[in-house]
Amino acid sequence: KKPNEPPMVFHLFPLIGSTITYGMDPPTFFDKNRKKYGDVFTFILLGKKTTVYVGPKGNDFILNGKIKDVCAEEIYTVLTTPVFGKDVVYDCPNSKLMEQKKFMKIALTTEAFRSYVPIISDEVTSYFKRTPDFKGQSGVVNICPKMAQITIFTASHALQGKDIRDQFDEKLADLYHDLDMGFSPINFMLHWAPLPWNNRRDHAQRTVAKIYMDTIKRRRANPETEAQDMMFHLMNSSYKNGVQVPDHEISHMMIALLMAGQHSSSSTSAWIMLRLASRPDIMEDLYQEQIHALGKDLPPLTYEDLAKLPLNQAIVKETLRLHAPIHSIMRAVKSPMPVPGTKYVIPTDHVLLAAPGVSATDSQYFPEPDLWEPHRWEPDHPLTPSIVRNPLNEEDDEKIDYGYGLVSKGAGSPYLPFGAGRHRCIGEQFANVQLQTIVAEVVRLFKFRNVDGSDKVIGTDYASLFSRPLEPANIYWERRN
Ligand code: HEM
Ligand SMILES: N#Cc1ccc(COc2ccc(/C=C/c3ccc(C(F)(F)[C@](O)(Cn4cnnn4)c4ccc(F)cc4F)nc3)cc2)cc1
Repeated sequence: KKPNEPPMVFHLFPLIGSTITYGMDPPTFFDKNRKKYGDVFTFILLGKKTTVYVGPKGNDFILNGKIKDVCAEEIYTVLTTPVFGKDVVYDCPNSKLMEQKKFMKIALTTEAFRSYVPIISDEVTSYFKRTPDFKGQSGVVNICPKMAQITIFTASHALQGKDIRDQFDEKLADLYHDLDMGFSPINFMLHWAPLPWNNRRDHAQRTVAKIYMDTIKRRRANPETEAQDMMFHLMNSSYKNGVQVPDHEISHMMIALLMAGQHSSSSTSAWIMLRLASRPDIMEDLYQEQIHALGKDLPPLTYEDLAKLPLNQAIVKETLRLHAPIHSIMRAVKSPMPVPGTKYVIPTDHVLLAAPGVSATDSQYFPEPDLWEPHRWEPDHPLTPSIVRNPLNEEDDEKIDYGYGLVSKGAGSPYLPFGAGRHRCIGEQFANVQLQTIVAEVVRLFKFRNVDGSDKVIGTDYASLFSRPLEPANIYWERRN
């Protein structure tokens, strides 16, 4: 250990280090060690020295790190490239990823969202009509698989187009499942291993990529049938050097977007339903909010309606504050990094780990942080002191353009579920349209409560790549007449 390295978390075994204690429950691991060592400390994750830097300063240090100092693709590519396919996202220079994010954003416009809301509404209402688990007046259901189904149908139809969505009813669903099996943190270590699930992943990747390639060829053959969806925009994009985006890169970006959208939204929507079941009063407030804002005959939802439903919007915000799907953001250190205000210099054999969820559950920024209280986002609510308001409204803080439009640096913000800086999420607006529409439709159809009538919520499963509810997570539903 060099003299100015951060303190090392005590561990017995060199390779395993603190992997298990961290991997089982990252938030507890972060809080315990923050109390003992402060905001900057190092632990051993699968043999790698991993330096955690929590709090708004840590979020800024890592997420706004300079490209000469920090590298995302070095860490993520082993996990994502076998699933997405070559030459996209983390299997190319960062400058190319920035251009790919610009192309992806072109399809995520307000006009596109206007067309997505009725698509998502129809997918939700028809799903609840046809699924056997919601027959009759009331019942008990394990909500997670239901939300995974709803999100794959809504995300594939809106983001990928009707021709892709309709293939999800049979073969694509199983292929997607095999792809998904490759998307697990064990593959940070064993991505190369010829394990059965890695072979199925590789077969699924080739098969799904071919389905997209065939769709691209078919659309190129008869252009008039084109929707203005993601695939259309990627087919009409060219890199700065004049090269048109090759078909295999289009199909690999489509897989990447499908995986991103699916995992984040299915986890978040499952948490939303579980939290609503723990607070039937909030579900009633949401119903009343729609009546007052849209009229008691509740006309079909439009994109503009979503902005008239602040509590509906706050449901997503508050759920992401407590249940961010990505609990650990990682970067390789490429040149020694002095930590401002300390004597620490992070060496190049370390990996940096940002955990924005730590400041989002810090009572210094959010009083009663573990309470799921969507009303806290209303102005002048007792639980939201003034200091939190300022760093939270992103209009104020500094913005910077990495090649795919202005993004907030988020420096100093205690709430960053979509990250910040160069690698910031481009799916935030789509995710909000998708999740807010799903919530607004569910509120019209059902009333939820916990099976035991309590306000408790189930624990978190951190073993997969995206934190999600432990299963089975049953809730009691009844039809709202
Ligand atoms: C609730 C939903 C979502 C959450 C919480 C979320 C969260 C995040 C976070 C934390 C990052 C930064 C990762 C890093 O810095 O290493 C990120 C990046 C990204 N997300 Fe999302 N995301 C969500 C939905 C989506 C959707 C729907 C899409 C696509 C339509 C998407 C596409 C991306 C892309 C392309 C990146 C950029 C990765 C990079 O530049 O390295 N995300 N997201
Ligand atoms: N033993 C053991 C043991 C050891 C450790 C652990 C737990 O350790 C860890 C450590 C780190 C992580 C990181 C999560 C992580 C990072 C990147 C990505 C991603 F790249 F994939 C994504 O950002 C995803 N994304 C973005 N927006 N929506 N989705 C993305 C980007 C662009 C794109 F186009 C498509 C994408 F989908 N996904 C997830 C998770 C768990 C458990 C057990």
